[in-house]
Amino acid sequence: MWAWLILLVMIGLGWHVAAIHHWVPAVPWNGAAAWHALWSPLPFSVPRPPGTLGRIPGRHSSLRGVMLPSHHVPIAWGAIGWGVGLGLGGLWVLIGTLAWLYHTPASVRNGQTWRDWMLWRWPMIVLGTLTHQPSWVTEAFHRYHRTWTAGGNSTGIDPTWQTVAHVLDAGLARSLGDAIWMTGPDGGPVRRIQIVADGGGVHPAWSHGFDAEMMQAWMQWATQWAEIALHHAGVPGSWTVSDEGVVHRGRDPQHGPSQQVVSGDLPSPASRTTQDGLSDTTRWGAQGLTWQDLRSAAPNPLPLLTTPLPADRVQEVVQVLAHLGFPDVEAIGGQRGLTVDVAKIRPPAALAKRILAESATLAGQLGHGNLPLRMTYVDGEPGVIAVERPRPDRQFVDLVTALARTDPDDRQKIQRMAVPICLGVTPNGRVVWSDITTWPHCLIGGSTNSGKTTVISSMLTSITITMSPSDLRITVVDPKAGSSFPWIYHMPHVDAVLLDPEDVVALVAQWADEQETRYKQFAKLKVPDLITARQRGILSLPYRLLVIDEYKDLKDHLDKETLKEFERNIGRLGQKARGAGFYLWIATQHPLANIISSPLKANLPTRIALLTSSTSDSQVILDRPGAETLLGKGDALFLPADATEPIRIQAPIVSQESLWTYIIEAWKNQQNT
Ligand SMILES: Nc1ncnc2c1ncn2[C@@H]1O[C@H](COP(=O)(O)OP(=O)(O)OP(=O)(O)O)[C@@H](O)[C@H]1O
Repeated sequence: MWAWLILLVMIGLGWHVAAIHHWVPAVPWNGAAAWHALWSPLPFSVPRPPGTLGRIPGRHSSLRGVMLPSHHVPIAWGAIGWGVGLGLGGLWVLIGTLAWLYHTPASVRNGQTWRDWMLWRWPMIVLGTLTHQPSWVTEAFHRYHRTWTAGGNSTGIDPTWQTVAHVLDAGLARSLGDAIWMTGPDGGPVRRIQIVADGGGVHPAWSHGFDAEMMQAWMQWATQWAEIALHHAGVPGSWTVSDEGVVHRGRDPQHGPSQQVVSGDLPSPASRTTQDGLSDTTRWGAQGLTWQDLRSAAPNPLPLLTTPLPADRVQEVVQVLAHLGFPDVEAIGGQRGLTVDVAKIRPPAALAKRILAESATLAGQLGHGNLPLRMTYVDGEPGVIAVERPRPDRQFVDLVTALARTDPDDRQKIQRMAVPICLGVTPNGRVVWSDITTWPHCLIGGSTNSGKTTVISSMLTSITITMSPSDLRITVVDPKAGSSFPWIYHMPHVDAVLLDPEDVVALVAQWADEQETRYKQFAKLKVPDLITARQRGILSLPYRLLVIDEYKDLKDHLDKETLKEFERNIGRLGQKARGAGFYLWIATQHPLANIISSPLKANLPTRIALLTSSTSDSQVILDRPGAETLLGKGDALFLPADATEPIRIQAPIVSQESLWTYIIEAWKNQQNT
């Protein structure tokens, strides 16, 4: 604020002195005169040396046709100078503020952001536009949206899609993020296209502090977004990522036509048809989408998520068990899942426990070498054990395929869920959904590279399809500053991406207080919780979800007292948060007792375990062994708060194709609604 006041005074002063200098040249001009000139518009007079400006008694002069006592002329010019200076300065501030209001969502406006915007980004945008310096404009937007301060205490990234959409008319600017400069698609006046995707284009100024791996991840991200956006903008051409991380695509007049033209190899949503003739038009998700829409977007033909397991594969298990000294084991049947082959057997009751303890020997005998084999009782089939053998030709599943393959019988249930989320596919091909309002908080753990980020990413993506941005707001804490959750940053549901641990602590404290306020509202409305209030249509407060990726990083940055306060506030949120609509997911690759303390764990009753490096890590996440036998890459055990046994799932991955053909379309629908 002070900086602006000083700037205003400087403008006023400059104008004023210039006016006097120009209009009263006959007056002796010296230091004293200049000093007087400074004060002359003020209604009082300061002592002036004789013979200087303003002391010409008894004479009149014309000021643009108006006769004034001569000594009033400089005063009048001074006043005009101040008026014009302040007026122009005020106009500049007004337009700048309007631009700031337009660019920055209400939830994140505060003084600091305004100052930052006004002091150098806004001038840079205006100057860059006037002087045709796109890089200045890009730079100003780019940095601004990486460093904005959300809610007074949260650092986040503003997608600013509206701005970009206006600038580019590219249609998909929302998902590209904050800073794009595209001077026209093919056929437009300019051939060069440069995109600096939010977090994707690694600006040289950001690069220090980045290790090579992180830099590479960001580069990939940039490339990915450029590809998606340009496809949707209908821009043919090839793309490259320059050393500075700026993505170029299209034809540059200086470099001639592009060598590679990749348009046409990208799928067009409109050209897809369903392959199985299913015409389920049940409304699904908050966007009014139907299952038919989903099926149209899914690969054609829609892959099967399970097939029957050949009988000899089950028989093989029975034979090896007999060889190991476990006779009379009955072969029940089996399924070939995405990740594992499941052979179902029923051993004599007396042998069951001993067989369960022999998984390593059985794995060796069945030729799985070091690959783990898991055995578990089958839910709902007393005495039956599932032997889950790793598939050498393991399959992965894309999110849209998983959504489209959801059992028709489950759809009614999903439609009744407050915040439905697709978690993955069981070995027998069932697509598992859950309502996060029942969790209410979740611990996600697994060793590095086990697929935590991918599972979080696909879970969040599935929510953004079923929930509208006004019903669910998401905040993500990502210490990797953007490389972990590529497109999540561009979802219409995401409020902020927090990088500073202090902001996370402040947010949780704020939630704990807001929870109490919400409960007071519920009491007034005579409803027990937000879910009921929303169902009755008497309250439209959004559900709020906070996702913390890598809890250890956060913990390491907090001092003892702050950490205590943080865990105390998580405790305050505890079970009560369920009714109030606040949900928390905490992920860690260090599932150690000293990282996930017992009180914290007690407040995170829903668990998702990915591959762990030891039984004790599995114990920390699930309170039982098992996660150490998983196969990595999204092979997970999901333990809902109220369940006794975990469910094995293969988490879906969000593929490029499903982004293009479905997910981004869903986001666009959300924008339109
Ligand atoms: N569900 C999945 N389907 C297919 N591939 C997956 C899946 N989950 C993870 N992967 C692959 O495994 C690799 C590691 O995944 P991811 O980055 O999600 O692991 P992570 O546990 O978050 O790792 P880190 O802790 O190091 O961040 C990636 O290359 C990813 O493509």
